[in-house]
Amino acid sequence: MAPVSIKSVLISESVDPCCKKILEENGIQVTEKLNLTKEDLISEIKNYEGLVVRSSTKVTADVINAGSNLKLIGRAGTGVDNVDVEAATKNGVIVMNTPSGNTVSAAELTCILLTSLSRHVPQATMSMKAGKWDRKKFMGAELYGKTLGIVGLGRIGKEVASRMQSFGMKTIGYDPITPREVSASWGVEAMTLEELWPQCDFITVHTPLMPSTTGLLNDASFAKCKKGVRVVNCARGGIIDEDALLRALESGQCGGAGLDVFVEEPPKNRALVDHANVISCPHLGASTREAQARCGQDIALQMVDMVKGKGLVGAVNAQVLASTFCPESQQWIKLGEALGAVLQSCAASKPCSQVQITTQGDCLKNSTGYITSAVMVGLLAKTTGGSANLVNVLTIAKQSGIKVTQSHSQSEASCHGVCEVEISADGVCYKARGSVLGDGPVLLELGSSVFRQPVSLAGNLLFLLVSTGAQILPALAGLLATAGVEMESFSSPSAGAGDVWCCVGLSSPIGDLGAWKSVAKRVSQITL
Ligand SMILES: NC(=O)C1=CN([C@@H]2O[C@H](COP(=O)(O)OP(=O)(O)OC[C@H]3O[C@@H](n4cnc5c(N)ncnc54)[C@H](O)[C@@H]3O)[C@@H](O)[C@H]2O)C=CC1
Ligand SMILES: O=C(O)C(=O)COP(=O)(O)O
Repeated sequence: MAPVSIKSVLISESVDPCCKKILEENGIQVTEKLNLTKEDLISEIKNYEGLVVRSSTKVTADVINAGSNLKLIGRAGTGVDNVDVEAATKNGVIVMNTPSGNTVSAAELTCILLTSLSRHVPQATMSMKAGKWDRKKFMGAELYGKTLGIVGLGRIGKEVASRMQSFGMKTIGYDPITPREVSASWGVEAMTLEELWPQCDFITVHTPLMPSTTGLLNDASFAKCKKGVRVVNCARGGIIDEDALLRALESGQCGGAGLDVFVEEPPKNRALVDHANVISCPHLGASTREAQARCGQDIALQMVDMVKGKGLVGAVNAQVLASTFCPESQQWIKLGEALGAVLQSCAASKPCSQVQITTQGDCLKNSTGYITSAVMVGLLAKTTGGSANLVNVLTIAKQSGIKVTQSHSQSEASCHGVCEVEISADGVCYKARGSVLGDGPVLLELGSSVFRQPVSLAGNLLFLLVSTGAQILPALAGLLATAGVEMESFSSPSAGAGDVWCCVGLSSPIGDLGAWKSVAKRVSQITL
């Protein structure tokens, strides 16, 4: 099963040609249009189901909202700060990156900036080209024995550490997530930022750009550093506050900076680039043949694997969707969607305010999350006109003020597992309980009606709420004959008191349910 199909892709930046080749070899139509303006992209994007970008294309909410057919944004690289991931999620669009393809290249450029800063190589080169022979001006300092502070101990931070250790540098670092034992195993002593700032001769940042990392190195942190500290930013413009850096360079608090990235690219404000102690590159961290080949190939293969239903790798906003690629979970997702649809129809599409999903059984102990999303897709399918999917459904539920709670109970020892859903719509509670048996999902209970035999949740199903003991089959047969629809199955609950739900499997949906009100207190139908 391929949960997401992509037939047409727009590549809006210079991505390695292997990307286009792989996509085309797998039946995906590819169009390359580089240097589109924002307006051009907004008018073009509706023609494509996939978009492949690097860091220059700003995939804003405007672009995503205009992408009425857009299903996936592929980032041939690491940082996704040029993509409005929140807007993509809201629109059910998958955002995918290739986070390891350019790690080594970015780490190498960082080390090149660090070493160049220590010996003024770019400035000396410029001076030689100007015909000079100035040996005194470019007096450097050894890296050996100096301390390098690495802020962000992820993939690139780790590679920078091991390379700079070979110069004899002491490596210290800070990362709120990487455990200190892990970074210690690569020779990096983890500590707080307060402890780190005053110890460093050099600082390099390797975090994503997020609100919590914007201006991580600012006036206050520069003030805590050793005078003359040198800094490198090969991550994202703004992690080192640009105005604070300029002030620190001018005062001598910062002895030099190596910058590959800028808040605005290309930077209109040239003050940093023009500063004598700044060496800079036009965002070249990933610009190697090797990194581009890896990223181009990775994004294409990840997309092809997704389309072929083999797996979902690299998605930054669609963890739930990844579960749909595992054959065992697919039937549970179908069950969740079906239970949601059954309840939505029994509640006569009244808006629900609360949804409680409970899974039971050992085999479902790690599945409650994706089953919850699947139930919500089934519940909200009609009201959202089918736009709710596993990527956006919880966001939609939250925005609609629906309180969704989920829990798992081990009480059902059977490994078959059971999912129970209770919704509150217009002050009334509706409950359904289902499982996966044999080939597919089944309904075990609806309201307080426990079906004698599990009801297969497939095809056209008619639900009737009738009084216990009511003989409805003759009337049912008459109404079906009038509607020209055949009865394929009939399920009624084992003995109960009060009203009970019956379920009728139909050869096709019934056009008008008006006449059925004479047979049942409530009637609803779904097609699964
Ligand atoms: N200049 C270039 O061409 C390139 C730049 N990059 C940039 O480098 C960044 C890092 O890449 P990777 O190492 O692959 O990512 P990663 O996800 O492996 O590592 C990032 C680390 O930053 C840490 N972090 C998050 N918030 C932090 C905070 N407040 N303080 C300290 N650490 C924090 C995370 O816990 C994580 O360990 C990317 O997000 C991207 O923006 C990546 C590739 C090329
Ligand atoms: O992968 C990243 O995060 C980068 O910054 C590389 O950007 P680029 O693909 O070279 O535009």
